[in-house]
Order: sequence, then C-alpha cells, then structure tokens
Amino acid sequence: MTVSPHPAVTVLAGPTAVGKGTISTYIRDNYPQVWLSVSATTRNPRPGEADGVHYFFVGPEKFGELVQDGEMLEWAIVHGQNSYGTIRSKVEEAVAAGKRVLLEIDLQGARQVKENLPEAKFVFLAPPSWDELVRRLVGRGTEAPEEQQRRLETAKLELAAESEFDVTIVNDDISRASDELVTLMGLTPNDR
Ligand SMILES: Nc1ncnc2c1ncn2[C@@H]1O[C@H](COP(=O)(O)OP(=O)(O)OP(=O)(O)O)[C@@H](O)[C@H]1O
Ligand SMILES: Nc1nc2c(ncn2[C@@H]2O[C@H](COP(=O)(O)O)[C@@H](O)[C@H]2O)c(=O)[nH]1
Repeated sequence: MTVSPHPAVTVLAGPTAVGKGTISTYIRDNYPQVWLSVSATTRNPRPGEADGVHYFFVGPEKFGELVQDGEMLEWAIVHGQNSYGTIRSKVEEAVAAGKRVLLEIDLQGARQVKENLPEAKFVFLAPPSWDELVRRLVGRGTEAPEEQQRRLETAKLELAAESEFDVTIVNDDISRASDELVTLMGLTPNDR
C-alpha cells in the first residue's frame, strides 16, 4: 500500500497560548487552498471573534445534540470548562472535494482523531520555552488569573505528550512556523 506523504487531514495541537490560533489565522489569510475546520464550542466569543469564522458558538444543549446525533468527528471538554468539537460532515465534504484540511484542536481531540483517522498527520506546536508560553498566555489577556493557572496545568500534560505526534514545529516566529506547517501539508510558501 502506498501512503501519501501529504495526507488530506493535518491535526495541529499544542499547549494553550503556544499560538495555534495565530498560526491558523495566518494560514487562513495566506493560504486559501487550506481548508480550516471551524469547530463548535460552548465557550462565549472573545472580542473580535465572529460566529462561523472563529467558531460556531452554540449552547450546551445544542452541543449535546450534535454529539448525540454523531455529528462530531471528535469532541472534548477542554481545560475542564467548555466543550469543543469538530463537525464531521464539513470535514468529510472538504476531503471529498480534494481540499487540504487543517484541524486545530486539543490533545484529547487529537487522540480521538488518531483512533478514527490514523492516516492523518499529527503536528505538535511547541513554544520556544516555558517562560515564553506563560508570557504569551498572560500577554493575550483573555483569561482571568485563575483560568490562566488552570490552562497552564493542562499545558504541562500537553507538553508531556509531544512524542505522540509525527512532527514538532517550534512557534518561534509566526510566518516561519506557518510556512513549515503548510510545507508538511504538501504546499509551498509560493502557493500563497
Ligand atoms: N510566534 C509568536 N511570537 C510571539 N507571540 C506569539 C507568537 N505566536 C502567537 N503569539 C501570541 O501568543 C498569544 C497566544 O496565541 P494564540 O491565541 O494563537 O494561542 P493558542 O495556542 O490558540 O491558545 P489557546 O489554546 O489558549 O486557544 C497571542 O497573544 C499571540 O499574538
Ligand atoms: N478537541 C477539540 N479542541 C478544540 C477544538 N477547537 C478548539 N479546540 C481547542 O480548545 C482549546 C481552547 O481554545 P480557546 O479558543 O478557548 O482558547 C485550544 O487548545 C484549542 O485548540 C475542537 O474542535 N476540538
């Protein structure tokens, strides 16, 4: 059996505030050929986040229905608080249309995708250092100190899982790390 070096689905995971969302936004802005999955979540929108662009913002009841109806490719309660999930039908449609699909999800979700879609490529986004990770989380300023602490506890577990992934990309520079990711997906920076 021949395994394509560039699978249709790439999973990007990594600890809180490492820059997964920033890299995803860069790719959305610079690589329209990449189909970026928009997850459903029960969390409230942050300032500047738009429904259907950054997430589908749904209530807990609607989220539960999506799970019950088998609509989620994977889902998880992240940082012990809100639910997040990837909508299966949208990913399947994008794959069927020949798109390069990128899922930006947490470690629990990545593990579920590995069970269901082992041919996907699993990319771990790592910070240049722990101190820099803390700086980014605090600097983003979107969580209260207690929530930051909770996220940093989860981050320790996520960093310990790096070896479960096919490749690690260090997010030392947004455009460099993004270009490395799209190269792994079979595109080149000239494809922008
Ligand atoms: N290469 C980088 N250099 C410096 N700052 C960065 C870099 N990448 C991202 N950041 C900054 O770090 C902060 C966290 O980034 P981002 O929100 O994308 O992280 P995340 O991994 O999506 O976090 P979470 O998992 O909590 O959603 C943001 O303020 C962002 O601007
Ligand atoms: N398992 C999943 N995790 C997801 C999904 N979409 C996003 N995420 C992850 O949640 C955390 C927190 O995100 P935030 O936007 O509230 O800061 C982060 O690690 C995301 O990668 C998903 O569909 N499934």
